[in-house]
This record gives sequence, C-alpha cells and structure tokens, in this order.
Amino acid sequence: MTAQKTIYALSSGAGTAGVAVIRLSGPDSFEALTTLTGRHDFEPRVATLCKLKDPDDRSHLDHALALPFKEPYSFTGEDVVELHIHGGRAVTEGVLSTLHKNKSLRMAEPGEFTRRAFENGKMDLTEAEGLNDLIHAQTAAQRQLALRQMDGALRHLYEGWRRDLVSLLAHLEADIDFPDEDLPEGVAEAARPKIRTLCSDLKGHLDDNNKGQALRNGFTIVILGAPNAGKSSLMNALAQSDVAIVSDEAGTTRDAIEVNLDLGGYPVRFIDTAGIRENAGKVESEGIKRALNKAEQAHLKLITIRADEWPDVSRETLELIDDRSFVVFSQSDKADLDPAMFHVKHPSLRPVEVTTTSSVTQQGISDLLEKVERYSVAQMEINEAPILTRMRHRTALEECISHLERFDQSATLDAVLAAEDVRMAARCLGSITGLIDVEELLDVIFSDFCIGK
Ligand SMILES: Nc1nc2c(ncn2[C@@H]2O[C@H](COP(=O)(O)OP(=O)(O)OP(=O)(O)O)[C@@H](O)[C@H]2O)c(=O)[nH]1
Repeated sequence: MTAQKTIYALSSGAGTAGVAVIRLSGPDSFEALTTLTGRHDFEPRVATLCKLKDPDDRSHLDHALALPFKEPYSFTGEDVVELHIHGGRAVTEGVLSTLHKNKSLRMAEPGEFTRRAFENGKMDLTEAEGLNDLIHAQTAAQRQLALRQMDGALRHLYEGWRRDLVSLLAHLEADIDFPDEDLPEGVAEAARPKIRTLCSDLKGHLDDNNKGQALRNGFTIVILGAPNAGKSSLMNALAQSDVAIVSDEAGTTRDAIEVNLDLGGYPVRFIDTAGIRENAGKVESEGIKRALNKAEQAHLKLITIRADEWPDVSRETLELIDDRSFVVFSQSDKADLDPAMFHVKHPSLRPVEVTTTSSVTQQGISDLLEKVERYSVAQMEINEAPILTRMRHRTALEECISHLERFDQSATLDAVLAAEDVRMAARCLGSITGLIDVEELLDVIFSDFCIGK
C-alpha cells in the first residue's frame, strides 16, 4: 500500500453545536497532532484532553479531546486522529485554518475518507454505499435498509454467487487446458444445472418490484386531475402545510411541486402537478407534459375528480386511471357522493381505492392518508432477504444473467466461449462489490458523499 497524503476535514455537520469532530487520516496524522498540541504522549484508542494551539504564534485554539487510531485499526485503515472540539464557528475555523497551514496535510475531497477505507479493504462498495445511505437516511425504514447494506448483506450475497462462478470457471479452464488429464467428463455439461439455478436466484433477487430503490429514494405519489380539481389543496391537506399555491384560477400549478413525508417510518414523496386538459397554452402544455411524465414514473397516482362535477370527467383524466391509482372525489363539501358510483359508471376501470375528501372540512383526509400509507408501506416492506438499492446493482445483475444465459447456449458448442461467459458473469458480480477493477466507477460513487465522510 503506497502512503497517501494526509487529509483532514470537518466530519460532523456544519453549524453551531456542542461538539464538532475534525478527522485526519494518513501517515502524518500523529505528527500533525503533535504540532497542534506540543505533546507526544498520545495512546491509540485512548481519548486525551489537550490544548490545541496555533504553532506559529502559540495562540490558544481550543480545549479538545484527541482520539488517535493506529493503522490498520481505523476507519480508513490508515493512521487516523479525531479531534473532538467545541462546535462553534470560531473554534472550527481556527483549527481548520491552522491545519491548512501545515504543508504535509490537505483538505479531504467529498467521500475521500470512505474511499480510502474501501481502497484499504475495510469495506466493499456496497458497504460504502450503505454508509452513505445511512448518513442521508430520513426515515426509520431507510435507516434499517442502510444498516443492513452497511453490515454486508449485499456483499455476502454477491460474493457467494461470485465464488460459485469462480469455482465453476476453474473446472472449465482445467478442462480446456488439460483435455487429456484425468478430469471428470463433460465439465461444461455438469456446470449447466448450477448455472441455471444461479440464474433463477439472480432473477428472483431482481424481481423485487424495485422496492429497495423506492425505499432509498422515496415512494412517489403523483396528484393528477383536471385544472381546479383541488389537487394543490389536497396536497396541502395531506402534508398539513401550505406547500402548493391554491387559487380558483384554473391552471395555477405549472411545474411539479414536491413534499416529502414520513409515513410510518417509510419515505413518501407527494408531487402536485399541472391540471391536465386539452387546448392549453404553451407554458401550461409544458406543465401538462411534465405531469404526464411524472405520472408514468410514479409508484402511485391520486386521480382527483371534483365531486360536484360528477359524472363529468374528461377523457384525459379517465385515461390516467389504472391499477396503480386511487380515485379521489375532491371537494366533497360541495356535493355528497357515494364512492361506489365510480364503479357503477366505469366498471372496466380498476383503481386500487375510491375515496371522497374535502380539503376545506378535512373530510376523508386522514382516511386517505391511512390508505396511502398502507399501500406504500406494503410496496416497500422488506423481509430478511438482502435487497438491492441501486440502478448500478440492477444493471450489473442483468448483464450477469445475460452472460449466464449465453453460457447455456454455448456450453455444448465451444468450451472456450462457455468459460468466457462464466468469467464475464463473475466480473459483473465483482463490479458491484468492487472486487474487480472499477476505477472508472469510483469517482462517480464517492462524489455522492459529502466532505468529511
Ligand atoms: N369548497 C371547497 N373548495 C375547494 C376544495 N379544494 C379546493 N377548493 C377550491 O378550488 C379551487 C382550486 O383549488 P386548487 O387546489 O388550486 O386546484 P388545482 O387542481 O391545484 O388547480 P390547478 O393548479 O389550476 O390545476 C380553489 O379556489 C380552492 O379553494 C375543497 O375541498 N372544498
């Protein structure tokens, strides 16, 4: 391992706090601590109360706790020093600018501490991604998902599969290199059932309704309907705050407006959209295009229909109703309408729920919220099985499957080609955990982190 330059950064959040943590990592960390304190008597993994001083003018910077870690027993695998200082602006800026003057140090880039931990074998890529998710988790379910990934749930699964493939590959290659040796007959043929089982395990793992991604990014619920249907009012009522502009002027909402809620520990994002109608002006048409686009990507659609206009519903609105939608009869204070009327009039349409609400009297709002929560939690609920959380994982697994399926076709024809397919499939799995060369991926993955992580 070639020693890298020592890096430092504020690792706790910005803003005033009782305590802030500045972290250093690299071969000059301990030396930098001595420069700041004038002391050499620090012990690894023991917190020591000390005075931090600017070495140039000996001015006092803070009373701090210094906590050193000797490599390789640290987060990054390098020598690490944590300085637990007082979390005010003048203190953090004073310590950071003093470190800045030390020529053997440089400020860390976003995600650089975790990147070094990965490069020093402290974690694989899925665990690093789990750590980033944990830092950004907004709800209890997101926290649990992130912790499982950080604890190696995906690594164990993918590494197990990859090891199986590497072992099959070893047999196939032995068969190719030493055809006359005393090896079992039909190595490729013998591998076929194992490859098929693996293929079906991979497909089962992928067939998860994208719940890991929904849980990580938020379950999106788009509110749709004609202009003035009461969409913005409904969103405000659900969010219990005035996030969207409400007006009796049709076409008020032009661009999508979002609000994130925590429903029973699960992340849900409501999106208010422009009213959908024919013959809209240029700007409104752009809003409608965006609304339809959001509708396509949504996990759930709330289709608002004014109770007082029933049974007048535009064709554009009816076309949005499918088995991923709730029909919401809005403005129920203006007309008393039985939800069952919807099925009587449109028996061929199969929305999940039909409810009535009033954003003025609040009738039906908590009932709708409960139904939305039940539906979205059911879509995101995770069991004990490891769950993939990123498009990157999905793409690599799909590619892996396509190599395994090709193996099935080439195994009897050409042993060399068959072995190549197994090798490529193993590479795909290795690219998820970072076991194979993924240099080009690293900048993308770690730039997603913040400084100090
Ligand atoms: N009485 C009553 N009026 C409502 C209710 N919901 C909305 N309104 C009124 O209906 C009008 C339109 O409401 P919005 O929430 O802006 O409707 P929208 O569907 O977002 O409208 P666009 O942005 O134009 O598509 C406003 O004057 C609201 O005050 C309701 O439940 N009861």
